[in-house]
Amino acid sequence: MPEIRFEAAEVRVESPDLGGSRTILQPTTLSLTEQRIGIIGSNGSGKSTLARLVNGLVLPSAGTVTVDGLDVARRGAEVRRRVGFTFTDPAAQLVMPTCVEDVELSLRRTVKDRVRRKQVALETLARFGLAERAEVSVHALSGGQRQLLALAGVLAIEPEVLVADEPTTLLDLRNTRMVGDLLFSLPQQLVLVTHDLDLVRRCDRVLVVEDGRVCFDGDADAAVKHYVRTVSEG
Ligand SMILES: Nc1ncnc2c1ncn2[C@@H]1O[C@H](COP(=O)(O)OP(=O)(O)OP(=O)(O)O)[C@@H](O)[C@H]1O
Repeated sequence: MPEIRFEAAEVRVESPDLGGSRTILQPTTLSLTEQRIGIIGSNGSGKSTLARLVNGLVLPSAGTVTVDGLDVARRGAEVRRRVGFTFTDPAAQLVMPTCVEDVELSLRRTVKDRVRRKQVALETLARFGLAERAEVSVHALSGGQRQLLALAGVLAIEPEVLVADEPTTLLDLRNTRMVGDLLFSLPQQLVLVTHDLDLVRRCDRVLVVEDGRVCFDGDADAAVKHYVRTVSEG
């Protein structure tokens, strides 16, 4: 698996209330090489910030983040070709009128020939059980199908790493299972931000984030216990 490396990576944002800046991720040093990495923690603790650093959607204010040695701040375009990102709300990334056009849009840089591009897009949709929806409007899809389409768009370009930020939060039980099974059947490295403690138990390594820092880093069962205990103790 690629190595995702945080070296004293810190994120500060401007805070007019404080008349200065506020640290939303304390200096963090990590080397992530496992296939499936989970991130859990309370609302506003810094999970998305940590995940967004991996593909340069957020840049460190100090320190560095690298993916297989590529610095996200200096070589963002190369990093983003290797690291796909899906948002909680698929509407944030579905922009084309039909499903097949949406996947074709993702492929515009990697497959230059238009006929071939459509063929690859259709093959990708078929892999995600959406073949019959190819020419359907994105708005006519169910929540689960939209989440699958967003994943299809990102995975079509075959990234080495998928960062999925709460991919099942908006889904019902059946779709949560379907998307969960898909994520855990991928050959790629997965960085999964989630509030679903059953899903995160399937990860090889889990980070618990609280108040802008990684307060636990270890195996999934121990991480869930740690998180539940912290919440219970208030
Ligand atoms: N660009 C920004 N400017 C100001 N504050 C920000 C910015 N991005 C994040 N924050 C703040 O940083 C903190 C951490 O945000 P983050 O989105 O990483 O949390 P999270 O753990 O993913 O939360 P949730 O579970 O609610 O999605 C929050 O208090 C948030 O309001």
